[in-house]
Amino acid sequence: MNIPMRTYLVTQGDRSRGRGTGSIVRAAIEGGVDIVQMREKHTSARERYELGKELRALTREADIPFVVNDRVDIAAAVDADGVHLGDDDLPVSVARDHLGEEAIIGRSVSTPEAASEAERAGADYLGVGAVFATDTKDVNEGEAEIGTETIAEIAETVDIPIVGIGGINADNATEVVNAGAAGVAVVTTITDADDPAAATQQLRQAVENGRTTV
Ligand SMILES: Cc1ncc(COP(=O)(O)OP(=O)(O)O)c(N)n1
Ligand SMILES: Cc1ncsc1CCOP(=O)(O)O
Ligand SMILES: [Mg+2]
Repeated sequence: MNIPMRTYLVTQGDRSRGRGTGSIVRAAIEGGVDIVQMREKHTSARERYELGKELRALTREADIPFVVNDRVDIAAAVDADGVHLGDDDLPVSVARDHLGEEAIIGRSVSTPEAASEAERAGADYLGVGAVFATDTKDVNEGEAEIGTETIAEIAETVDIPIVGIGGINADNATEVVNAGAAGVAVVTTITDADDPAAATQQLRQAVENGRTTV
């Protein structure tokens, strides 16, 4: 499966300076984002469903993949292309049974061992982090600031593409890609930017300056 993911937007309405997530996604699309994930941890299932339908329509029009964080049921309900799963979410195999062979299933990992396990379980890509310091998510000790050395180790360990996540911006994205990531996933570099379209473009440029594999 060839998933475009040099620049990967993970949405978060409460880090978007009061701008709607729909407007952030529109701007990111204008700036050339490759793939969008609806995260929105602190909203109800109904709110995620309604927003998911809006983001599905925007991403379909732009012809880019749309993935839902955590929730296989909401991914199916809004006809998303797939789901992103972590340690607290349903196993990859269960998501695969529900969403089918064509679905994009991503898995979060922070060690080479977990990366191998996720690949064996059938994940299509890995989100690896937190690469650098971030206050967007509370990460467990051992999963914080894992650095680009761990990106390199995991990229050597698995054959599926990986994206770095956590504290990534246009100043450090090239380093992440040069370590072996296919791309970078960001929340605040886009959602909290003065100009989210320009921020996406800058991020994209930084990734292209590195060794792209997708
Ligand atoms: C691309 C990508 N990578 C990692 C994550 C983190 O997922 P998870 O560990 O399940 O944590 P939450 O995002 O659910 O808080 C992600 N969402 N996207
Ligand atoms: C969802 C997630 N998973 C690991 S770090 C992180 C937050 C990334 O947010 P930011 O790009 O603002 O650092
Ligand atoms: Mg999760």
